[in-house]
Amino acid sequence: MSVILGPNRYGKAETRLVRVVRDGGVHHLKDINVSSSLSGEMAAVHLTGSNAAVLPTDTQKNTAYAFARKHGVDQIEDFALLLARHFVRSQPTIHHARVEIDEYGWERIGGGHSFVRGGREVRTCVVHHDRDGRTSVVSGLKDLVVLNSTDSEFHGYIVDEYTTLRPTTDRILATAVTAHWRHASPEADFGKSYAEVRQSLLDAFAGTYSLSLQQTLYAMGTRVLESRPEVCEVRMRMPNKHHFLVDLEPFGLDNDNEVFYAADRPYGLIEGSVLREDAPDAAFAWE
Ligand SMILES: O=c1[nH]c(=O)c2[nH]c(=O)[nH]c2[nH]1
Repeated sequence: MSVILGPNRYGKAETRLVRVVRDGGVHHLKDINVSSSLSGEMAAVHLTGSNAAVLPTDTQKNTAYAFARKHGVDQIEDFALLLARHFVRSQPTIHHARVEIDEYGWERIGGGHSFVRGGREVRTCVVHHDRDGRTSVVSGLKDLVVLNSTDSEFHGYIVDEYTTLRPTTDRILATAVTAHWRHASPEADFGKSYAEVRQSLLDAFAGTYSLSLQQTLYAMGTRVLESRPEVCEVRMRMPNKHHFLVDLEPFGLDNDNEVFYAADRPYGLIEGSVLREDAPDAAFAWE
């Protein structure tokens, strides 16, 4: 039997990093989770045990901390680009770097140095850079929980011998949006872009009269592409957080869409992507 080494990469996952910027008594906080993953001339480390081509994962972690001190952390995409380019440019054996960063929000609670963790979505990005100078940036968010208490119908679907679902012309539509969007270029105002993409997603969710969550997903992705020229593709994952009308008849009560059981699982899972017809090739952006 002959065996060969397949695709591989290695790095430090989930380096938790908090950067405080002190502006007199007013402090600014960045709370991020950095994962770097490198690939390149890694045959020897797997096949012979020689580590000569390996930049240790410990060094990758230290680089994130040192760069946070030296360069600060503003937009996560810019920090990820800085790290990815550094790893590839400084080490001839490293041909490709992938850097993923999650950012947790903190809100000020008065005074200059007190914060409460934002209970809302997590901002994310994934950056790739290779030694040919090819670079990709995907921004995103996870767990943006939204609900419409009306303007949602679902009917006209296939009915077979196992179908029990009743058609509805008025239901709750709720989901926790995970969305990732690919930038056409690695040069962008990532802070502004994030805020506006997030707002477009919310506006489209709120403003779409929905005949299915699939239709809502498509409307949300389309709204982003229509309003944000720097974005060429949006991928979304939206669990259908079912709300079932509770039968109150045993208690002599009617229930005209007022009392619901918010089910936890199972849930429908709607996934899809929307992209410009002329979107540039994604290459490794989604890996
Ligand atoms: O928006 C929906 N899409 C579906 O595909 C589906 N299937 C289902 O049972 N309920 C729903 N709702």
